[in-house]
Amino acid sequence: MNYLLAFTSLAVAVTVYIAALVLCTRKVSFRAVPGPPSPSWIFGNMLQLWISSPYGKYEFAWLKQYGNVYRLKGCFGGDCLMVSDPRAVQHLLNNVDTFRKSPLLEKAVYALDGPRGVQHVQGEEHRRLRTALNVAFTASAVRQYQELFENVARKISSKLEASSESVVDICQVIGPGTLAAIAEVVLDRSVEELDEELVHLLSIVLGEGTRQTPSSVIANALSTLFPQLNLSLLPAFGLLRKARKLATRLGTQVIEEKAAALERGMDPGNDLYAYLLRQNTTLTKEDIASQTCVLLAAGTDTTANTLTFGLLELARNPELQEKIRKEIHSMTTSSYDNKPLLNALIKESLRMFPAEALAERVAVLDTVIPLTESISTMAGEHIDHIPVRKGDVVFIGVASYQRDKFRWGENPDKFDPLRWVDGRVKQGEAIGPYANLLSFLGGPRTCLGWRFAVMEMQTIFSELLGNFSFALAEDKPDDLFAQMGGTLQPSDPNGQKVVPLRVTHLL
Ligand code: HEM
Repeated sequence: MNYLLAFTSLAVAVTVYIAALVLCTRKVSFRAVPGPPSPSWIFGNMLQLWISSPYGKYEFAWLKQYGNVYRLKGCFGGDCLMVSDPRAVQHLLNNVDTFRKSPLLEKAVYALDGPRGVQHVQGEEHRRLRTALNVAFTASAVRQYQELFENVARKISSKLEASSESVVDICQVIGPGTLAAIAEVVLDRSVEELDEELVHLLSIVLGEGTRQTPSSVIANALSTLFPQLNLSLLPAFGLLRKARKLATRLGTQVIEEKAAALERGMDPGNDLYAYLLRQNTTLTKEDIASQTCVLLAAGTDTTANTLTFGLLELARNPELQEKIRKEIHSMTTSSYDNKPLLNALIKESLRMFPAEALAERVAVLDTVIPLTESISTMAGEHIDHIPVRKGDVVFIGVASYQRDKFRWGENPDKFDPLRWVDGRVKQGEAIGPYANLLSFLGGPRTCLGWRFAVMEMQTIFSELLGNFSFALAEDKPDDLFAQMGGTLQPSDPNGQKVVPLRVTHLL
């Protein structure tokens, strides 16, 4: 009993201490912008935002009620801003030195990428590294990997052949498939050659380890309020550092082998690391090896989830599936870019299910965010710029932006790839690199691998839809939805990432 009393007193004392610190550092800049009521002082609207099932249950309703700029309550009564207004989004994405990731996320990125990882480095160093790495991610470079992608796609296909006519959890096929794509196309290694511990760590890091929970929401809020808190001592950070160490060791081996082959006048291979070495960029061998972990982590689940959502939606719509299959069967050239329906499927999967559905940013100085159209404050004042203070949190609503009916056409909440071919989509000014979507974000930190991902999806969708049909499992209810894990992922009502589909091999 005494223990209970002591514990309760301690909990109250900690809460009062946090409240006092928060009140002393409270910012007022977003208070005038209308937004939803907060259900809780501790969590504000943050659980509704991050952990709703399905993802967006509250966010998309707020979008309809308040428009594309509104205020939310953060943890401990703070105010945050949510934007999907195009001009505001563009401003946030272009000013990467002013709007940074949350301190907790930056620490996690550092643990996973290390001091030389492209996702960690900032300012001039980032610009230098990006420019040099980009050489291996241009349209012409990515075209050179097409055969490697097709080999990976065929391997996924032969794995599925063994399970034809049965119900398969498609996540168990596509996830390893996209890991194999990075291993083979970037590193010239088969997935079997990867260190088992590294594969295991990556699955934790990309799965359970990065799942949003009430504790992770609180940890994130505390790290933003008190950046000096050293949360990198948490056990999860140890896993990230271990994964990086193993990945960098693998990357170093690969680079050394390829550099030695080049020196002996031998062919180092057609993979991405060999391409980088041959191009003689300003990158050192250590620079390249240091990107191994970020490429494995950033390129695996993102692509796998997009592909899986696409297949699930086609299982729900057999007629559309057949239309796309016909187009794939009629393919006469080797270029996937000439397939409007296949590419519409990719764009629609990215639009409806953006891996990073929500991007959180923290202002590092007092500044203003310009808006496309003015909004009314609660006092009835019209403003077309929103002042933000150092430390303010701003969310870029990627998923919300991609459900704006003025841009994407009627019924933006419906998965409908045909919108991309019948003129319903209005492109507007360019923010994102691909079809103006924000799924790869935009600005100087746009996804480095977006062309790589698009070609990977083109080859895998073509191979799978060309050879198999996918249907919902007859004896299971169609109750799967999108939920925020490390990235947006399919989930069953028990929170499990499973997508059981009946797969039939077409002869
Ligand atoms: C459908 C697939 C993919 C999606 C939706 C996606 C999305 C994203 C997003 C949203 C970011 C920005 C993260 C942030 O700054 O908040 C990002 C960054 C990045 N992505 Fe991707 N990605 C995909 C596939 C890939 C692939 C296949 C690779 C590599 C082969 C890759 C490599 C990277 C790298 C290196 C960065 C960091 C760039 C930087 O900070 O300069 N991504 N990606």
